[in-house]
Amino acid sequence: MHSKGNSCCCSFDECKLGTEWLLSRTRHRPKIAVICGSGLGFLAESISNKQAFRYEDIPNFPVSTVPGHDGQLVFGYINDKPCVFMQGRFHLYEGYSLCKVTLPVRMFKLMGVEMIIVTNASGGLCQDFKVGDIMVIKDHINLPGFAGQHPLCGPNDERFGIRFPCMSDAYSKDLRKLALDISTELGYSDFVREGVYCMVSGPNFETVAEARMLHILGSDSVGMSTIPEVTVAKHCGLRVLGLSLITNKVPLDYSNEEKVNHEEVLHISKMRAEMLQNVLNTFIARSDQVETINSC
Ligand SMILES: O=P(O)(O)O[C@@H]1C[C@H](O)[C@@H](CO)O1
Ligand SMILES: Nc1nc2[nH]cnc2c(=O)[nH]1
Repeated sequence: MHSKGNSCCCSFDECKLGTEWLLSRTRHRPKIAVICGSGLGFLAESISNKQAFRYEDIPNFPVSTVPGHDGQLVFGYINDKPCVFMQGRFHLYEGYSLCKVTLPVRMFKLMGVEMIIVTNASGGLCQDFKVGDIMVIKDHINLPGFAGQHPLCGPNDERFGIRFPCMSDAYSKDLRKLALDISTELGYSDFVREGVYCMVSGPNFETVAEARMLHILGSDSVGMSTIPEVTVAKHCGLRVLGLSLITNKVPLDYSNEEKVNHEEVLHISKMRAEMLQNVLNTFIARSDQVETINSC
């Protein structure tokens, strides 16, 4: 499909090859996919009837290179819901094209997945946010996309979706409401919020001036992932829920001596494990309460 010198590595046929390889080796037929962010691979721990595949064994699949991203695809059930979890995601800063970063999402689509839950670790820009808060993603700012780093650039394959997809409802309202209702029922409303996530390419964390700019632009948190996956998911008609764990506060003034680092990000992810898992598992168990199909 991708021609004219566009070196796309993730054609429909390549996605199909990986999908068929998986489907011929598992009886699982997931309807929900979960992408685990940095240090959040534990989210797959409560799956029953597990069957796992290492990324390096799956045709055309990228491999994880970042600490805190295990590198396996785990099939199984949460309650009675068939799911697939990515224990480890891919990032632009690892050197992957956004086409490769998002290839698993298209494979999920081809295997019959209908809903995707993306999780990540991010830095809080909103002054009300505290470390350990869980942000239900309401909307996003695709900063790399503004500069042409966009997973849908290049010839469009209509078998996945339309040329000009709508993104104003990328994060389904009904799914967000369900996640927020569940958080209230679990007694978590003090630390579960909604907000706007902004992606930068990384791998460095923000300068103070950059953080101020992102905040002024309307970002509540900043990270280095998620938006390409969400964009491709919306393009191919998947419903999306995004959960972002605020692992650090991003310094917005020069007097702040705190220095963010990846170890801290992984540490906070571990600390909030139980709560995040409760929200996620309850959400999956009740996901059939929401029938709305996302469309513009
Ligand atoms: O995969 P996510 O977005 O959760 O990872 C975040 C962003 C960087 O990869 C890393 C920085 O600590 O965590
Ligand atoms: N860009 C960015 N990504 C993060 N991931 C976790 N924390 C942060 C942060 O402060 N900035």
